[in-house]
Amino acid sequence: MADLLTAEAVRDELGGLTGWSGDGTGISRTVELSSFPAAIAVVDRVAGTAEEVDHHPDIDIRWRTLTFRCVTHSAGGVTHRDIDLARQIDEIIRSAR
Ligand SMILES: C[C@H](O)[C@H](O)[C@H]1CNC2=NC(N)=NC(=O)C2=N1
Repeated sequence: MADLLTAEAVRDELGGLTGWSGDGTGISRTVELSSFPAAIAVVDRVAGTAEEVDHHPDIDIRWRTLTFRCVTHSAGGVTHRDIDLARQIDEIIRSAR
């Protein structure tokens, strides 16, 4: 199982991401896309990535606003797998805009 990051380590890692906040219990990013279909297309791409890496974000969909939350449920907190997934979500969002 992946090692839990301390709250301080999470804070350091957030500096390398775009628009994420959080602490040792989870990290999240809210983003508004141009339309509902555009938002769902992002969700679909994130779903593909999540399956590939076998690590899955919690996703909240409100019209065209998405909130992604990454936490390693089996570890009970944030691990490098969450940071890596957040980075991939950032890349998907960047290429969708
Ligand atoms: C068997 C499989 O690896 C586990 O169920 C995975 C799947 N995706 C997961 N995703 C997240 N975010 N946390 C987990 O603990 C987790 N566990």
